[in-house]
Amino acid sequence: MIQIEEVTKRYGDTTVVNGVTLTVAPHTVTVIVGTSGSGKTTLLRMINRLVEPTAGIVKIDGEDNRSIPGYELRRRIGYAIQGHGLFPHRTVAQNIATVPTLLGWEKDRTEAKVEELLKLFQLDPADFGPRYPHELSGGQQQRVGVARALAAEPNVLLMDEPFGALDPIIRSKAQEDLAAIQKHFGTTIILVTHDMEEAFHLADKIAVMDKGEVVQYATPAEMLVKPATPFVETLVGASERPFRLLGIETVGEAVEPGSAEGRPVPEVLSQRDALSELLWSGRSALPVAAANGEILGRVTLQAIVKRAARPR
Ligand SMILES: Nc1ncnc2c1ncn2[C@@H]1O[C@H](COP(=O)(O)OP(=O)(O)OP(=O)(O)O)[C@@H](O)[C@H]1O
Repeated sequence: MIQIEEVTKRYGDTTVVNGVTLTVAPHTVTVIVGTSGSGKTTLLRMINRLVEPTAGIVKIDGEDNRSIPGYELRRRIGYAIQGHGLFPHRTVAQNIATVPTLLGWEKDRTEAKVEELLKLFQLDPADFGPRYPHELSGGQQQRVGVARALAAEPNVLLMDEPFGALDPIIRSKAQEDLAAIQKHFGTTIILVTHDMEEAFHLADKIAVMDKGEVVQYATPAEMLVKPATPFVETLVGASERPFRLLGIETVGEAVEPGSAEGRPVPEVLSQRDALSELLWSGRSALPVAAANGEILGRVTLQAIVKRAARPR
């Protein structure tokens, strides 16, 4: 668990983070969004003490982060940034091994971890391990950056615009990978982005920052239904609201008894994608299947339209 308590950061007379309090539950994804210069990066970097707060406390699993030694903070908290920050003169394997090496892990343990992570990120260890960062595509570099941040098996992963430099297709793949990896390791993730689509896709909770303050900290659904301020309402995009609402729910949650024509859709598909399929194929219902292929029922256009309406 991460507890940020009344944290403030000032540079001279300028307050860039102003009395922020928020608690991040273990094994969840929290996404920080907000305007440029609103203090997102500063808040993130106060968690792993790359920036020292002027006032307030950050606790990691109940412990004041100022009382945790530097090497221990590096082990417990991974950090991945836009542009990946890979060391250009070190191979991919050496890059991923950075923190384990600093921590004095046995060579065999480090090598096994590097191999496990490369495989997990779908990079063949024999092929990619010996390469240098400039011999990788942007998407591959990004994966190595996240693998490096995860190498010492941190409980917490801080990510600052990790997918900012990727094109939309690779970006959406990278988001899927991250969601899968978060499930695999149960890591608590705090991610900064300016992309609301990404925020709604990944977040268990979203923190909206404006002028150094957190103006709302809520689940995506709460934020859509009850934006705390006009600024939040603008940020979530009034015209996008029904689609975002459908985007965070699955077809499995809207399934009803009955049959429908055509190829079934998986129950994990978002209702938004189901709506798109219904409109595109001109059908009024789709069969819904479980992962094992069993038909669970159908999802209808009518049911989805109802779910897209403002909850009352
Ligand atoms: N070391 C520093 N010295 C002085 N001012 C700083 C320093 N670091 C950040 N700031 C200022 O603090 C404010 C918040 O910066 P921060 O990087 O946290 O914002 P952000 O919300 O992450 O912005 P962006 O979305 O543009 O990355 C900005 O006005 C920035 O200029």
